[in-house]
Amino acid sequence: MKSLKIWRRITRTYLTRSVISELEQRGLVSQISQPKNKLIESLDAGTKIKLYCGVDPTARSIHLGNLVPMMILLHFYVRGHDIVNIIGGATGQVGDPSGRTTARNEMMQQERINNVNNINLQLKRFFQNGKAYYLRKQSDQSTEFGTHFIRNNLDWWKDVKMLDFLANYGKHIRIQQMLSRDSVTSRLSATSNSKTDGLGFNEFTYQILQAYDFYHLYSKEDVNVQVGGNDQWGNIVAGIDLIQRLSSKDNVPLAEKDKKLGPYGITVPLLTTANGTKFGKSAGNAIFIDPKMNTPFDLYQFFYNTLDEDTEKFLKIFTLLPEEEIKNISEKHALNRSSHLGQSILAKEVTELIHGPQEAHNAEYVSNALFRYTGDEAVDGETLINTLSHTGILQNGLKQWDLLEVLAQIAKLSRTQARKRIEQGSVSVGLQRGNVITKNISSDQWSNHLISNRLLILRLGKQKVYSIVME
Ligand SMILES: Nc1ncnc2c1ncn2[C@@H]1O[C@H](COP(=O)(O)OP(=O)(O)OP(=O)(O)O)[C@@H](O)[C@H]1O
Ligand SMILES: N[C@@H](Cc1ccc(O)cc1)C(=O)O
Repeated sequence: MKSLKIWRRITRTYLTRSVISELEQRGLVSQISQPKNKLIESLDAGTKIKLYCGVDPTARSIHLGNLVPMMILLHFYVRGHDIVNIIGGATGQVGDPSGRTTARNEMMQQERINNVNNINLQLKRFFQNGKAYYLRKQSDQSTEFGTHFIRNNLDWWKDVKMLDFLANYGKHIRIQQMLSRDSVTSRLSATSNSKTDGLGFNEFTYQILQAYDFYHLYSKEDVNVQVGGNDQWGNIVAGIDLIQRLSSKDNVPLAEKDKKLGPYGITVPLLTTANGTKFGKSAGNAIFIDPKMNTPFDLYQFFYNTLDEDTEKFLKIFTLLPEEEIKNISEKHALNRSSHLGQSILAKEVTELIHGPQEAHNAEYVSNALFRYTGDEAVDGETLINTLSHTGILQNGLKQWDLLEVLAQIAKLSRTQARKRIEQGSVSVGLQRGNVITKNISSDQWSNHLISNRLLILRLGKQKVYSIVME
């Protein structure tokens, strides 16, 4: 209750601070294109702008890395600015070489269409949940949000004819600039060291597609700013160049001609793992927001296991908690790191933001019961079974099995391996950790080990925990 009051008081500071300073303070900004001051002045003067961020449908789901630029959009959205998500139905057919050392595998058209539809729903849900999350945390219910639009760039690309495009736009695109982009130079130099088989023409021209998207959105939908990960800087600048060239071809200065701000680019730093690799699909280490791919419980656990040194950084990036509140949490956390205070708040907030309060509550409840039970807390067995079932981690077993059979069926060990693990003392049962089992449990002995006479919590070594309903 107390923390809610602090939140409400602090949201006033959150909203009065310039949005760009807020984003910078959160570590969400890597680069902003020039003239940056003009952008800041306009925003401070109350100008409402429209921002966009694109994502290619190269997987069924967006992931935590993609959410970093989306968080920038969310900060603008809750302050009344309009936001647009582009799903790259067209660009996804070509394949962005940015940040990649090799070309992408081809994808079947139907799979791409399914991905577009899935990502569409996810983005809609993310900003709806973001709005609800924000409203739950602050008292001023009269907040004016912007509008959220979703577009598929295939809608305009499908009608573009190659000859028309070359004649109308080709002459405004400079090959020298295209060749100088990082995404191109890095692949070309890797090729000359014969590390890859080169850069396809499709990949080389990708930047033109993204540049034209920005031009299209700028001229037809009044979008002023493109947001993306740092690896998108070259593509974003390509768009700014194209807009400027096309606007100045009649010698009319951009601002006077269009009476609008922009075009601008803002990039976020790339979120990396502890060893410095980008979080993403290509690196194969993505945490997806589709609950069928990574459940809310997985997401909660992922953030709960954040390193101490990353916790404050992630609180700033992935939550809307105000700076003062984050500072408070970090100070308390530093006094007793083993309490995992920072990680628990981080895990709960992000799960709530992405999946809603009920899922966040369930994930926290299950995580507390399975990993932080001290023996003092009252745990209602049926509630636990229900919540475990909602988090999708409850498995089914049979009371007629003995422990060796449970280990065989659930942990996929052979009976010999299972016996060995018991002898080694690495099998324990029950909520309390360390309740080590030293010999097989026969089928008539289960009643001493089950919660509510049907839930078995089984631990194997330090990492693995299974929850099984024994019927
Ligand atoms: N780890 C990350 N940190 C910050 N931004 C990211 C991260 N991963 C992706 N993004 C950004 O999300 C947006 C959409 O990215 P995209 O659809 O290419 O996903 P991706 O995971 O980068 O794909 P891939 O790994 O296949 O290149 C881009 O602006 C991209 O820069
Ligand atoms: N190139 C971006 C996705 C994107 C697609 C179209 C755009 O207009 C903008 C961005 C990426 O791969 O991450």
